[in-house]
Order: sequence, then structure tokens, then C-alpha cells
Amino acid sequence: MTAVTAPLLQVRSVAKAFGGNRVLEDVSFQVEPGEIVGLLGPNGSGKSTLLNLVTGFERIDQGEVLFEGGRIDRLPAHRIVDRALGRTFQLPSMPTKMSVIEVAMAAATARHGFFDTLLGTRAAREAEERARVEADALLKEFLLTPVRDLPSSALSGGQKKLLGIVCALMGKPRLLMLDEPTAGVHPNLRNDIVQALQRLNRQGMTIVIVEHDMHFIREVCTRCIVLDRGHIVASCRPDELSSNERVLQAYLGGGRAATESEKVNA
Ligand SMILES: Nc1ncnc2c1ncn2[C@@H]1O[C@H](COP(=O)(O)OP(=O)(O)OP(=O)(O)O)[C@@H](O)[C@H]1O
Repeated sequence: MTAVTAPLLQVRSVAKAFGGNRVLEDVSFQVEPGEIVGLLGPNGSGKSTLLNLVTGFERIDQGEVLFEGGRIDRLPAHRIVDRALGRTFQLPSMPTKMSVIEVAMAAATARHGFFDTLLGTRAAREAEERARVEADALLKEFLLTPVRDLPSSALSGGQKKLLGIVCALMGKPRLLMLDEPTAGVHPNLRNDIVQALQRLNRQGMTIVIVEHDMHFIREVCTRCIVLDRGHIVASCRPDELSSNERVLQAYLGGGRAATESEKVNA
């Protein structure tokens, strides 16, 4: 008999409004372990809001979010991070004075116990050393070793994106959620991100990516979920997107017709 694996993430009938603006309505989907899911949709369709709801940065109005079978939709963001769910932001901002390595290590400290760190216990010192080793390995993987000791605010926009991914990966999350990881990133770095994500996935990491770059989606994702004005209109393989009527309608009907539909067909 084959073992049945529970979905890693389940989003059930989620709704969210900001004032009178109903941004998400009856959104349901699940993510299985080992998938790389692209979350697509025209501008303003609710992708970042959905990421914010899953990771506790916004509260859902209705519905449920489950991670590894347990409800997380009433937990604060830091408790969700503790449960091994890492994320990045669309526009990463970095503390002015902290160095790159310090920013990465701080992401681990958040997971390993604030009070131990504050009290300077032996456990905290050992955790700090583990975090330094882990941060150095990830900085190497994401080509940030040469800027390791620079103030993080001195990084380019693309490098800040990479550091955001490094921070999200500290503590080895089981689900990684990325908000537009390649926007503003140099093409060379973009290819490095593709390879790093594929490598992480081969090692067992499940990934959800909000992204507009269709080439990136086709290269990286195993499945796509498409949002249109707060509703899921498709869940399909990347190579099925350009022949999916509801996807084409989403991009053609959304007011940014030409440019967005060109992206789907790119
Ligand atoms: N905190 C907020 N307060 C009020 N309105 C918000 C808030 N966050 C998002 N919205 C609104 O929700 C809608 C969806 O925004 P969201 O950022 O989720 O879309 P998106 O699909 O990620 O867009 P894009 O591709 O342009 O990043 C927009 O109308 C936006 O103005």
C-alpha cells in the first residue's frame, strides 16, 4: 500500500476585503510537497495579498489556511515562520548599518529564540555559530560572499532580492514563498536564481512563486495557479497557459490587454 502524503499547504475558501474593495473571494487551492507552484495574474489580482494572508502579515476575513494539516490563519507572522514557512517581499528594504552576514544571521535568531540570544547563554552562542555557518553557505550559494561584510543598504536592488531569499531560507523552511524574485534582477543573476531554486527543489524544498516573468515560470514551475480579480481561474501546467481560455481572458480583459497577454504567449 502506498503512503498518502498530506498537502503541505491548504487554502480553503479564503476571502479578504480592504474596506469596500473585495480583493480575494472564495480562493481555494493546495500545494503538495515537492511542487514549485507559480502564482500568476494581472496587476492587482490579489497575488501579494494571498501571500500576506498565508504568512500572517494580513488577517483573512473568511476561510482557513492549513500548513502541514494544522490551522495557521490565526497565528501571528513570527509563529508561522517558526513553523518552517519562509517568505520574501516584493520590495525588500534592508537595515542601513547591519552587514549582509548580520542580516542573514538575524533571520535565524528570530527562529532560534530571542531570550536565549538576549541572555547570552551557551545555547545562544552555539545557535549563533550554527547560524553563521548556515548564512555563509547560503551567501555563497546566492553569490553574495564578495559583499558579505558590506552594509546591506549598499547592495543593488537585485542583490537585495537575493539576500531576501537567503533570509527566507535560514532555518531550512519546508515551504518557501517568493514575491517576484526576479523583478529588477540582472539576467545573469536571474539564471543563478533559477538554478538555485531548482537545486533547492531537488533537495526537497516546496516553493510558491509570485512572478510575472513567463520564461522564468516555464523554466521553474511544475504548476501554475492563475488569479483574476480575486478569483482562481486556472490551475494548470505552465505549457498549458497559452491555450487556456480563462487565462487569456484574465489577461485580455484586465485592462492591460496587449502587454499582459503578450507575456502569457511569450
Ligand atoms: N494593505 C492594503 N490596504 C488596502 N488595499 C490593499 C492593501 N493591500 C493590497 N490592497 C489592494 O488589493 C488589491 C490587490 O493587490 P495585490 O498587491 O494583492 O495585487 P497583486 O496581484 O500582487 O498585484 P501586482 O502584480 O501589481 O503586485 C489592489 O487593489 C490593492 O490596492
